Amino acid sequence: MTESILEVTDVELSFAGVKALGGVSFDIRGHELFAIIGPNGAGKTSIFNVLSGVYRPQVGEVRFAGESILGVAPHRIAERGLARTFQNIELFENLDVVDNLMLGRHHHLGYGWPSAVAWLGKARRAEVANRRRVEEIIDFLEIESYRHLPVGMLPYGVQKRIELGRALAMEPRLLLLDEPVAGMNGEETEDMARFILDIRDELQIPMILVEHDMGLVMDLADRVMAMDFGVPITIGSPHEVQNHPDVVRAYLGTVDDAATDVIEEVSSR
Ligand SMILES: Nc1ncnc2c1ncn2[C@@H]1O[C@H](COP(=O)(O)OP(=O)(O)OP(=O)(O)O)[C@@H](O)[C@H]1O
Repeated sequence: MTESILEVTDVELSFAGVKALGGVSFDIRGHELFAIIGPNGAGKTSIFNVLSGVYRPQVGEVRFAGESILGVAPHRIAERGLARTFQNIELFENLDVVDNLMLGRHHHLGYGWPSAVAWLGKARRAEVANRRRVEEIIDFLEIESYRHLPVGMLPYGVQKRIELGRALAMEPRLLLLDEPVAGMNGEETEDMARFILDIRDELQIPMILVEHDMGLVMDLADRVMAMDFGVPITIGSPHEVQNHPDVVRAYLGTVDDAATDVIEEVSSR
């Protein structure tokens, strides 16, 4: 059996006595799409911050590609192949699409992140292979028509796609998607869903998805981990999780009416 790209074991994380994560364990199998759901404050973002090295848990272990990443700096974890997209778009608004994607190649260029910006001109001319990879991603995400436009000018849904492209440009071994369809209209959401499936099935990159759009999670995910108060309630197939009584209770027990409505709707399908 091949080893898991990611193994999280008994992770606990507290902030000044407030427990954000209270014993989280899961692993990522093959190139699965693994979703993390839970009401507001359940600990989803804290898990992403632990995985990407922003927070160091007080207890537990996180192994990525067979090695512990506890205490490893975020940019080093990224270099090892863990890429992340953010809830709020974090792109260079004044640079065009091609340059933003080239910046995703920075560690392949051998420069640090700030110097990558300074060296962009040189990198663009000198690094044919990097350029070719960026062009492949532009094709894959169907953003050819925007390639030379500053990303700040582009519609929100396209910017989210470019942020995804920048993460892909890093050639990740694991991709973390933080609310990839938040704020999108129906058409943009459908496009994004299609690209996420293509990343799994064609590029075979495993992903962890944090998303409040329960319909999307249940349609796309291979496995789902439902969290509440920093603790996993259950891990299983979308069908198992949405019918789990404690999951329904976790949502019904909050004031998060939107999520409640959605999970009820999905459960009754
Ligand atoms: N930097 C921090 N300092 C103090 N408390 C924090 C910090 N980060 C997270 N927490 C706390 O940890 C708990 C989990 O928060 P987290 O943001 O991980 O939840 P979440 O599931 O991502 O919520 P949401 O769906 O609202 O984004 C919350 O009680 C939160 O207040």
